[in-house]
Amino acid sequence: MKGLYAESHFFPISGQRITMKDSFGRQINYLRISVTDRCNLRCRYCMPEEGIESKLGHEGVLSLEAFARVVRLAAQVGIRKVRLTGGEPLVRRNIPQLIRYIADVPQIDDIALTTNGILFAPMAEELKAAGLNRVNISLDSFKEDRFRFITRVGNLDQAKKAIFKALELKMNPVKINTVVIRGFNDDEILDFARLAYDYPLHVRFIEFMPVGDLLYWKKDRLMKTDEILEMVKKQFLLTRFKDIRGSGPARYYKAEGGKGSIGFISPMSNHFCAQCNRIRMTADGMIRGCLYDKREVNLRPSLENGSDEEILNLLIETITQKPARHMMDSGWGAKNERKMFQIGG
Ligand SMILES: Nc1nc2c(ncn2[C@@H]2O[C@H](COP(=O)(O)OP(=O)(O)OP(=O)(O)O)[C@@H](O)[C@H]2O)c(=O)[nH]1
Ligand SMILES: C[S@@+](CC[C@H](N)C(=O)[O-])C[C@H]1O[C@@H](n2cnc3c(N)ncnc32)[C@H](O)[C@@H]1O
Ligand code: SF4
Ligand code: SF4
Repeated sequence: MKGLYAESHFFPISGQRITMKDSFGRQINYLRISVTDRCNLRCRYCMPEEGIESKLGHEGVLSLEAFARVVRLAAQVGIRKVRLTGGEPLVRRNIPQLIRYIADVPQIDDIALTTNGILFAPMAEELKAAGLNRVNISLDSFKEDRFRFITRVGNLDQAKKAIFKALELKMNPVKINTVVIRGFNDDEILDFARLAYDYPLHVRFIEFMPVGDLLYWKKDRLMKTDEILEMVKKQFLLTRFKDIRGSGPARYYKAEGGKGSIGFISPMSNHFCAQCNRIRMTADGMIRGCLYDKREVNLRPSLENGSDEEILNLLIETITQKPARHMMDSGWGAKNERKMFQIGG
């Protein structure tokens, strides 16, 4: 096995800051945790209308303490940033407690959340007090009827309130995730760009990926970054912009005179796998080296009965097995049974 410590029984003491590289030399410092596979929305590209028959009852989902243990150990092999996602992370009971646990891990510098925003505003103060540094809010349309169409059940006002609450609490940078879907919201691209001009918001246009069930994905619904960028450039004078907190895959631009920035996440046209810095964990305790790769390592038995050292070895195994890149062009594949709401995006 390649990778730091892989053949050694030495592990750093708690609090020590070490770094870890995968077998392609990429430094892995970012853990995304899907804390639940449940959600209060039913986005057409992510979940079936009837929702999911969650196979994860109370016994199936890891406890907050088990997640916290993984974070503490992952921090010992170089993880510095944790993002809570889902499903919808805010439907998981007592999520502020998990944030408090993570905030207690000395090596973690950044605790972030990806949410649809529906439940965010009323919980925001508590989340911030618990140690949440920032939030990315997903929003695909500003039109009430379209928002309802794409989410099937969502209330646009609640999502908007989330955005302004995050700004009010200065949970900066506040980022908006917008999946661009041709024929659905491509005529709102300039409205979203305008939002980033008028407010200190960082709007990220995401290429629609063929992942999960492919419930709504079609080749001709994909709009690539170059086309979106050309559209935005006709209206705004853009310059490349790097100074933004986060270590995700977006490339940012600033519009002259604008308060926020415009970002592009381009997994389809210009994949960022060579700079990949992350691993993922599912609500049932599987660790994945890649969003797209079906290989998973089961942490659960070791979390139930194993030692810290055993868990550290499994984390290292995941990191060293990370693939060089995704293979989206060759299809999701029948054997890759995970859906986006299970992996967490
Ligand atoms: N293909 C691919 N897509 C990703 C990856 N990470 C995030 N995304 C997609 O990018 C979008 C935004 O992700 P977020 O959850 O907001 O996280 P982030 O962009 O890493 O966060 P920041 O650190 O704030 O930049 C989501 O639609 C994800 O599915 C990745 O590793 N691979
Ligand atoms: C799976 S959701 C989980 C967190 C939360 N429920 C939310 O919607 O923000 C995470 C992100 O993945 C994005 N996403 C889901 N399916 C996608 C797809 N097929 N292509 C691109 N992004 C996708 C969503 O828009 C969202 O921004
Ligand atoms: S994208 Fe997020 S909000 Fe929409 S169904 Fe999936 S998990 Fe829920
Ligand atoms: S697709 Fe896989 S390798 Fe590429 S950036 Fe995402 S997680 Fe990393």
